[in-house]
Amino acid sequence: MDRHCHHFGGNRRHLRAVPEVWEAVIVQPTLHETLLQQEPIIEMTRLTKKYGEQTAVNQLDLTIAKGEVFGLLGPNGAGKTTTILMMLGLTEPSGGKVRVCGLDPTRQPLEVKRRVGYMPDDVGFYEDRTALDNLMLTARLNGIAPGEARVQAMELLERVGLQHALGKKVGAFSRGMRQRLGIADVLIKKPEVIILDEPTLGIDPEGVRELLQLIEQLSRNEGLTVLLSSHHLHQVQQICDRVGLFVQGKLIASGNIESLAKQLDDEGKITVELSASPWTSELEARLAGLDGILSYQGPEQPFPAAGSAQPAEAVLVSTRDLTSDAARAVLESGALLHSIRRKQYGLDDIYHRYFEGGGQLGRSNNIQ
Ligand SMILES: Nc1ncnc2c1ncn2[C@@H]1O[C@H](COP(=O)(O)OP(=O)(O)OP(=O)(O)O)[C@@H](O)[C@H]1O
Repeated sequence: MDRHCHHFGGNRRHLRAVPEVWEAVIVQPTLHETLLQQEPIIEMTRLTKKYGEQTAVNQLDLTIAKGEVFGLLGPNGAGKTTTILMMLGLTEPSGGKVRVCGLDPTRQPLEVKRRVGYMPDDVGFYEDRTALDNLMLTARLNGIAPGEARVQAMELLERVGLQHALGKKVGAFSRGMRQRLGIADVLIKKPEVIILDEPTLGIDPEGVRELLQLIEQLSRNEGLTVLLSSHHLHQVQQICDRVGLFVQGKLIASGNIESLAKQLDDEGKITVELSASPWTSELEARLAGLDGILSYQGPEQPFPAAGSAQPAEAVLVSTRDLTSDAARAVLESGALLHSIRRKQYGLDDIYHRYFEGGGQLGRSNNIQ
């Protein structure tokens, strides 16, 4: 394998005849794509943690790539924090293996600590000291010389948008400001991985948006690997490359939103929603009679009067995508098509399906 295969992964297939020197120019992927094709940075194999009789983390297999933003999602007590603690070497696994940056956190906890920044859900600061003082203190604790510590602290405060508050006592900070300072605090030792436990907890929507943007930028621009645990589906959906769904110590599914949604589709049912006018018996008959239709739900009769601009709506379910057939049926019946779309599953649907549906999917049949 030549050295380009490593970086360009699948793209290389199409480029066999291209001189090496041009490859980088032609298929230059975004930094982020490149990073995601690189080596794994966190690897867990059958990782298990028991507290007495209780299994907090149960045979977890999960690999996270360098530069990835990964969301650990799950209800209270699912095992997210225990998993994080094992990655940091703060609690010892009962079984299985975990490697972080190629290191064993149980045996090399200090090495791991140097390379991984951890922000717990409630970061502790010296409340009566300024933001700058707090950061400089962390820098000093990480062996950075005083002059350099000041420069780095100032730079980081600017990067997290707190330059205006550097002289303010942390006790007077809002929750959002504290979280930003928390991120600066983990970045000061220039980690390869940052782990954030519920970073957006208790922050107002605008603050959440800004904080997520900051986290995303860190990953996209600097290749930082980010692991964040959250209950907030919509937030996770915005910035994570992949999410892992935890239930009762087990990872019941992982992937990007599209692939999780596809697993829902793969259950064999695709829903198409449409609206059209005027609604007629002929249109209804055409839609309800489409090849492969499993269920048809249309407007109540009597339909809006012919000539009425008021559109009526229908929902079609099938094992195949009926979007184009349904569109044709509407037009052939002489009606106007107002809208048509294949229903896209969001993280909410996925979450409810996996967590509240009690394991309807094949992969989740191991929930106890
Ligand atoms: N030190 C401990 N001793 C005994 N049991 C524990 C300990 N820490 C965690 N547990 C149990 O292990 C399970 C997993 O807990 P964990 O804190 O990892 O879940 P979580 O997904 O992080 O939940 P949350 O979102 O509430 O933080 C829970 O049932 C919890 O009660």
